[in-house]
Amino acid sequence: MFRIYALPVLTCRRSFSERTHCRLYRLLSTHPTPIEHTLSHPIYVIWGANTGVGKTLVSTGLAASFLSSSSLSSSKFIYIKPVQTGFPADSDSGFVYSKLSEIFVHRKLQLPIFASNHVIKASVPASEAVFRGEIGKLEGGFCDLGRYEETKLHRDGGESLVCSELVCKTFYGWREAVSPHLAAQREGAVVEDSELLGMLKSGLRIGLNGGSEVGHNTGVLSVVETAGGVASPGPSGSLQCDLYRWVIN
Ligand SMILES: C[C@@H]1NC(=O)N[C@@H]1CCCCCC(=O)O
Repeated sequence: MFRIYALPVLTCRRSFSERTHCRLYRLLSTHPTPIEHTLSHPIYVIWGANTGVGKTLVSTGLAASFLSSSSLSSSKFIYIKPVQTGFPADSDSGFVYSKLSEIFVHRKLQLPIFASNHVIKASVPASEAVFRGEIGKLEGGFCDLGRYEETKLHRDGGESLVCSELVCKTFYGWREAVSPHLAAQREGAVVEDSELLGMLKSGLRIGLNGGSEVGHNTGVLSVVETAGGVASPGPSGSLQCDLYRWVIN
């Protein structure tokens, strides 16, 4: 049993050639298995064409509300941005991580919160922008960025063994702040849908296992923020509604 909520922020129109390309892709693509999840672990998918329409603010609001509404039992909020363009100048997982850290510094917390942000892979231009030209091993046009930051937000009155968690992750970053299919083509770093979905499955599984590095979680909420609207192409060119249908089916 599962329930997935899709939160649309806006929609947009596509050109004829883009629509044709996307339809062709849909005909040729293979179908991976659906992602399994339970009602105890709801997953929201946030959609919204274009940039600056409020997807990340909605995600941040959900995270702040979820993590601050819990009583004495711990909770875990998982924010996943599978595809980020405009990186590193734009980093939505970085925004959620730092905004939440800022918000909770000024709140009286019931439980401490362990917050982390992890950007896993980036195209060569995006990695060069992070490391100022010196990049490590490459695979398929991507560098294993492994950019990780963490912090523990304490409540007043000291240490506690139980802890809530904010887990923020970006899977793939590209430098140009354009539609993911364009960024992938121009930066020579295309990721197949199956690979992206595999990462998404394991990212969401962290919540399902209830496994936490810092304690047992009683409540888990996950948010997946797309890069555009339902009809915006993903990195391979498939529509994001097709790409993520294995999460929302
Ligand atoms: C630059 C921003 N980075 C990102 O990941 N999303 C924004 C742009 C997405 C563009 C989606 C194309 C569209 O909506 O048509």
